[in-house]
Amino acid sequence: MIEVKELSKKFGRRNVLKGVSFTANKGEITCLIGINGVGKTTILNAIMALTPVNGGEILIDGERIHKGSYEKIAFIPDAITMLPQMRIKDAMQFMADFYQSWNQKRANDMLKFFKLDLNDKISTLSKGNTAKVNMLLGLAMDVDYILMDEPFSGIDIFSREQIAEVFTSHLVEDRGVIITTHEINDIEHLIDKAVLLDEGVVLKEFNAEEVRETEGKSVIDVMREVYQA
Ligand SMILES: Nc1ncnc2c1ncn2[C@@H]1O[C@H](COP(=O)(O)OP(=O)(O)OP(=O)(O)O)[C@@H](O)[C@H]1O
Repeated sequence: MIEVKELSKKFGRRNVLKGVSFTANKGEITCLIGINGVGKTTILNAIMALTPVNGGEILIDGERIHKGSYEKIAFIPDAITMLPQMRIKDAMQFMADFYQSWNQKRANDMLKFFKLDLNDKISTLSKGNTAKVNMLLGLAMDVDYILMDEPFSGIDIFSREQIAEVFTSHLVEDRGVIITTHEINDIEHLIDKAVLLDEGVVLKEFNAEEVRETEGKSVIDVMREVYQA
């Protein structure tokens, strides 16, 4: 489990995170939801220790996060970090050379799943295919937790559907996934837990399945109630 406890972060004098707490379980998809600028990326960056925080703590499987914890987590940023002149196979080779947790078989499965060509250059890919390569590079790692920043942002409906399908496949099974998004239509039905954020605080954290079953409400219904209250 990833436990985020009372996380606070300031940029200059601005309090971007004001005591954010939530948990994300293994084998579940947890979605951090909130409008642009609410602090979603900052939370992922804090978990990855890419930004210093002003307070709070993060536990992974009960342990305070430390250098070794990062063997358990892969981070998929909202834009691909590979050089545009690389071919897909070069990017995969780079990951294989750099990360012990790289799993070539899983990468090959994803190539097939997304119908990508190893020889294509990243600079020539459509936005949708670039997003798919970005996702492949993270999901191919043998890690317990995957953080994804806005995986659906700015890509066409068909690519979004294909990417959403990944979440119901064996490629994410048994792993803990944290996704950030400001619009959840594509993955509403896939989410196990939703964390609704606003102005640096968690307004509500809930189990989506439970709310569907006990209250007959979708995540979007709850969002309407919470954000329009
Ligand atoms: N390095 C930085 N220096 C100053 N302010 C920053 C920095 N990074 C982020 N911010 C500010 O912190 C706030 C939260 O940013 P963050 O990127 O976490 O939001 P977000 O919810 O992920 O938004 P988006 O959906 O647009 O990605 C924003 O107002 C942003 O301008």
